[in-house]
Amino acid sequence: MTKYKPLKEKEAIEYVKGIEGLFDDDAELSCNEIGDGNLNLVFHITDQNSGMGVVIKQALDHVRIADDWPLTKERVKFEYTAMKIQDELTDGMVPKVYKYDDEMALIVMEDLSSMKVMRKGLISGIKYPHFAEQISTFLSKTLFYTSDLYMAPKEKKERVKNFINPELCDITEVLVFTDPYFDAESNNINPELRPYLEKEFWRKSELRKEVTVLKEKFMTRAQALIHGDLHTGSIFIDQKTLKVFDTEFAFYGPSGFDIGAVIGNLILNYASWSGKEVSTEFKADYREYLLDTIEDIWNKFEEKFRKFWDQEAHETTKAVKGYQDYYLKQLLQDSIGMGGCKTMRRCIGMAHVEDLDGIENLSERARAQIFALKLGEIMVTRRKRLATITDFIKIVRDLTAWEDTTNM
Ligand SMILES: Nc1ncnc2c1ncn2[C@@H]1O[C@H](COP(=O)(O)OP(=O)(O)O)[C@@H](O)[C@H]1O
Ligand SMILES: CSC[C@H]1O[C@H](OP(=O)(O)O)[C@H](O)[C@@H]1O
Repeated sequence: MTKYKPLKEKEAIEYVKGIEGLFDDDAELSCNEIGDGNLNLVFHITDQNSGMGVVIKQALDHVRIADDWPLTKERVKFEYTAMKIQDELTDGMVPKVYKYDDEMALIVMEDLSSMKVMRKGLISGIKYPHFAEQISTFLSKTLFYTSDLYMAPKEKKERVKNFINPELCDITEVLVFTDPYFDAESNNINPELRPYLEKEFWRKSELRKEVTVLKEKFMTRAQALIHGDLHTGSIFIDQKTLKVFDTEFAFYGPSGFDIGAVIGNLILNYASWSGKEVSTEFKADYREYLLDTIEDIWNKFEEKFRKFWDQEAHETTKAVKGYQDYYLKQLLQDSIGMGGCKTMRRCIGMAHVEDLDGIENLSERARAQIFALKLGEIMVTRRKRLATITDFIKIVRDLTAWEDTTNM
């Protein structure tokens, strides 16, 4: 019989006390359940004497925000296994793991609460000058070294098999690529946005077709071991360091889904300033920072990825003239397209983001949501015309100039 049960705060304390060498014998432990995500329990346990802390992340047997949606606890295994691989490849850009307990469906890990969840930092208008450098390192290393460009074919296929993660992929297939594009029951719709959806957005058949093309790529392209949910709420950051967490959606999928998740979430923050009471100068300056960051992320990613390729790809791959340029152009287009889907789902689908939902006035929120939807739409429909990241930045600027002159 399995010993699994969801922990209560007191039990979480007892659990960590049982891990040898983690806390001093005289530790005075206190615990708070701090989970603010959609799926799991998260306990923050600290020693009042030393200040040392740890975090326990435990899976429930259902979706935390929808208790009639059952979900496999096996997701913790995917999270732990992917974290180990990412840790080795990136030299520690993920939380340290102190213990993985398969039966209890939990991970005890490094306490990162001295850092900030990046989404919250962006909402407060904080700039992170090293972010592009850091996240491009994470992306280039994880997406190159887990792909067929580097791995031996049999070893890679074994990995693909071990990372078949159907239930978590199903969430993405439904909530990112399907439901937002019609009046689905699972959607979560601002009433002030509904007229735009009914009169315009849900009638865009070309958009829905192109989203379905990207969905098929998500479902079938085992290009690299991707994080699978790399939004700005899955990143802890301060002015020096970055850590990526919440890896339970990991599987072998299209690399552009991770790059797109980062870009799409910066675009969501970009759109959110439409609905906020800040000065025109602040808004323009912060938006420039976000666009510069997106441009830097791609350019630094590309430079690093090409370097790994030139140094460490299979000789037979290296010998094929023009293939590297082809691969990177496809990847740029996939990234922008997938990023567009990630942008749109957060305006209509079940799970929103605080960048937009923090705008209390519903008509102001709808204004920012419509801007985000228009940005998401062009990311999907114009992606195949993009040759460089600068082409993308230009279309964002053009749409922004248009938004500034209209009452969307
Ligand atoms: N290692 C950690 N250190 C400190 N806080 C954490 C850590 N991991 C998670 N958290 C907190 O718990 C929240 C939910 O964690 P997350 O892994 O995103 O869970 P879920 O999968 O339910 O979304 C995060 O937003 C963060 O505030
Ligand atoms: C019903 S799960 C919805 C949503 O939640 C996940 O995000 P997070 O774990 O960071 O809260 C993921 O994006 C899912 O699509």
